[in-house]
Amino acid sequence: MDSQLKELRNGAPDVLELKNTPTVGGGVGDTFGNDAVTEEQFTPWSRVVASGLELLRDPRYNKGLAFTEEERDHHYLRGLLPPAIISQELQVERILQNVRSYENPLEKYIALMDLQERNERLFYKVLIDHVEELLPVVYTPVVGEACQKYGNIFRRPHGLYITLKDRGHVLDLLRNWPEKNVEVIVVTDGERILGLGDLGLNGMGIPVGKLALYTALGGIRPSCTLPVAIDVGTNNEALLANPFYIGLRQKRTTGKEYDDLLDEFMMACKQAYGERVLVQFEDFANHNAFRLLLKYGTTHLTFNDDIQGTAAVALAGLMAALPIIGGKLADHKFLFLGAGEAGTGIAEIIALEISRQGKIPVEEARKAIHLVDSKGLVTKARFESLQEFKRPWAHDHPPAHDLLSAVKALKPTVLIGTSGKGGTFTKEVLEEISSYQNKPVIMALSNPTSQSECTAEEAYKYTKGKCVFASGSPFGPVTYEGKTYVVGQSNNCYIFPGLGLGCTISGAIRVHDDMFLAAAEALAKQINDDHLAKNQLYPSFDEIRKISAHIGAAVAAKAYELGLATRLPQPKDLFAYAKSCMYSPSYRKYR
Ligand SMILES: NC(=O)C1=CN([C@@H]2O[C@H](COP(=O)(O)OP(=O)(O)OC[C@H]3O[C@@H](n4cnc5c(N)ncnc54)[C@H](OP(=O)(O)O)[C@@H]3O)[C@@H](O)[C@H]2O)C=CC1
Ligand SMILES: CC(=O)C(=O)O
Ligand SMILES: [Mg+2]
Repeated sequence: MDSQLKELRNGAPDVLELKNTPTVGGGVGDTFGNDAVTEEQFTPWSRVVASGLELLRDPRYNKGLAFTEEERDHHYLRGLLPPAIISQELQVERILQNVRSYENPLEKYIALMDLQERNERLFYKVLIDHVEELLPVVYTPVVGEACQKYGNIFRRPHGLYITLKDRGHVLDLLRNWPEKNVEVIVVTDGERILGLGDLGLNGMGIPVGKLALYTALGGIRPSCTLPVAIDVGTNNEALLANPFYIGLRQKRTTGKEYDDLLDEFMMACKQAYGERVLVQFEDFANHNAFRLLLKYGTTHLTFNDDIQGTAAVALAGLMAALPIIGGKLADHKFLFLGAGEAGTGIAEIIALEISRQGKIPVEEARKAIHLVDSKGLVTKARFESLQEFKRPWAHDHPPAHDLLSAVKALKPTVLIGTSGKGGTFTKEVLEEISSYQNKPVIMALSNPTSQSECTAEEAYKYTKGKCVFASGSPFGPVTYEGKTYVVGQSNNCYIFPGLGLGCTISGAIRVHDDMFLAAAEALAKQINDDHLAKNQLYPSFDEIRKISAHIGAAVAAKAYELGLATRLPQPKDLFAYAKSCMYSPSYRKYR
């Protein structure tokens, strides 16, 4: 692979030549391997960006008080800054002090979003260096509250807004986006934001948050990311009545009008950014999510994070749990509360893995997996009325009208919550499962924290310390009868940044199910005896960039193996290569 391209990708070289002419910059040097840009155009290492006040106002290049004396001279900054020179490290400390001083989590979120708008490298340095502390602010749970109040806290637009009114002009909208070398898009239509329901255009907070993680956790350059919210209306009456709501004031459109807009968008993505732009579908309602995945999975580089990313992260946790709970996956019985995107997505990857390991048909493997939805246990008797994606799980079994009766009847060893309904793993359910199972796995995956099926403390308390617990939103450690357990966060954010990295470094043209299996295996391998001693099924986020590089390497290797990679030749050491391609947020020196 070309080292100059690699350097461009991770933001090197350290010395960047800024022209003194106060023009706002084209992004020639910001791409990586884009066919439209020749190598010659990359050299010499110079970019044309603003100087003076415009430089300070450009979040991509602004360094605040970190500009050196020389830079202040050369770039017309004299008088525009106070005399103190503060290093990036000290700036990080200052930001942290400020963020920590806010008691209200939403204020912390606003402060970080403001920073992203003001000084992008500082934002990413703060986030990367303090990921464990700040992830809950830019991501679940606080991003959930931010979405609920998005209009009320609105300051500046983030991302690209595409509405029903833009039909026929979607490509023009993409062309209005200032970056031309987009590699990863996260798109939502806002209909199922976390477990908070239809939040309409307020859902933009999710693509913005997810893409911040693509950069911070997965090393994708910020300029190569594009958050998109598609506005087809909302059925959320409270939002429609809210004067500060930012979206169209109409009920959701469905049918042909909806499909045409989505079609136009998907086509425009390819036209604007080429075959290799990765489009991640996020927080669509399940009546659209599955069919859109089916429709575009074979024509675009795309995946559904809630179905597939979640599946991979849950499988990784289960693989990691086996040394504690004993046996192979095939020796366990799985029960889900929630038979939607996350539930059936996880169920299917478990079945695929059991089928692969045991060399048995996937239909056979599915028999150990049962799901409960809002109407009770999914059974054969309900087959005709079931949505397509639930049908593979309609087993021949007597009805069970609620979770407790299903647990009593089926005696699962693994209980997974993907219902979006908080408090549904009740004391009775948890006591029941621990009455016959010595080490039950309890995964309460619904987000945000308010929707978690139970808290970590409840899980350990009601199972009398027997369970192995993981959750979708973060919980602190729990001490039960003198033993402290660390709660792993079973969240797709362990997977998608590395998956994106793997796709971009290999130039993948399709996302294949086997890439998720590879990602899950790579993640599970990060768990060691120290983690297991604390029931910790997922590694600490402090190690996430290294983990993302491992996942990226595994995904890229799979892409090469399947003939889906287009960046040739394949690098010899994919892990080293993935690491070397990751964006670094350190300031560069300006000549
Ligand atoms: N940890 C992670 O990484 C992820 C977590 N999630 C979380 O999972 C949750 C669900 O998401 P998703 O699967 O996409 O949503 P869906 O809407 O696709 O599925 C929700 C499922 O839960 C069922 N359900 C709802 N209420 C109840 C209830 N009271 N009792 C039993 N079942 C119920 C629904 O039943 P019915 O079909 O009958 O309506 C449906 O089957 C959300 O909170 C989301 O935040 C999602 C993705 C990733
Ligand atoms: C994590 C995630 O994608 C969700 O809760 O929807
Ligand atoms: Mg989601």
